Amino acid sequence: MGQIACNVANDYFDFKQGADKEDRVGFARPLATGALSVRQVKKVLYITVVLTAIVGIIALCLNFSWWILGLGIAIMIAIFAYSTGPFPLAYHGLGDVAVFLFYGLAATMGSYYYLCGSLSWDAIILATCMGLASVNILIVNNYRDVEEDRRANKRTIAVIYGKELLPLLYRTNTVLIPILCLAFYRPIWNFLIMMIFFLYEIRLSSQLRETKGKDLDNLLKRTSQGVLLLAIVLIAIILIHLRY
Ligand SMILES: CC(C)=CCC/C(C)=C/CC/C(C)=C/CC/C(C)=C/CC/C(C)=C/CC/C(C)=C/CC/C(C)=C/CC/C(C)=C/COP(=O)(O)OP(=O)(O)O
Repeated sequence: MGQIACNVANDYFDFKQGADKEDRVGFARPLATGALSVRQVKKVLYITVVLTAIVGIIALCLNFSWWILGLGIAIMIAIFAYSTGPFPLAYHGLGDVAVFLFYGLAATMGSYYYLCGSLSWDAIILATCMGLASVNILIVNNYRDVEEDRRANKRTIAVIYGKELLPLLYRTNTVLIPILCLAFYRPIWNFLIMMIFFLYEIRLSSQLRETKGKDLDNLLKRTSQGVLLLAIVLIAIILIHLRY
């Protein structure tokens, strides 16, 4: 729910701040295309934020912890802080950090802590891998949107340092993931399972530089599917590793 609320907030505030216009290259946005009015999206935003809080409070009632309450508050703040407020993270080159923290560390370590009541190095490593793969999605997104973002004064990493840096960042994240998982390559064929993800993602990283315009939407979709593939690969690796 938190993620849905964050996406709706992003649609709403990006449109209001002029970052999403009719001529945007990426996937259609309800406000930019006129499919929904500002009032309607504002209503959806209220509903999703309230639902996030309700679901979160229920989860906290079932299993209370001060750390998880802190995480819940951070999630409620991040829903807005990504796109708006006095220092919108996505507008100050911190979108990638936010994605790494929330889709990687918060989601994976938070779930682990919620269920187990403690943290482990394994959870930290897995969370880092999920975060790096999630950042790759934003890298493709920002590579595609660099011109629009520059015009809207949205200072993403691509706008600040130049979009040429992004294929290198994508590749670095992809290489780091199998390295971080070194401790899980027992039995050795766990390494081969990891190679399924690595070869898939490294191929995408080399396509980033040559892909243009609308085709980047397809690369974005395949990078998102890469996160799902990584989750499946990591589950398989952990289950096999635990048996040995
Ligand atoms: C009032 C109160 C305290 C309520 C409690 C709230 C609450 C939620 C409690 C939950 C606590 C519990 C039980 C937690 C345990 C379970 C766990 C760990 C859940 C974690 C879930 C989690 C981490 C959710 C994260 C949700 C959030 C806020 C994600 C934000 C991440 C983020 C920065 C996303 C950006 C995504 C976007 C929009 C990218 C693209 O934007 P943009 O660059 O503009 O591109 P374009 O618009 O062109 O596409």
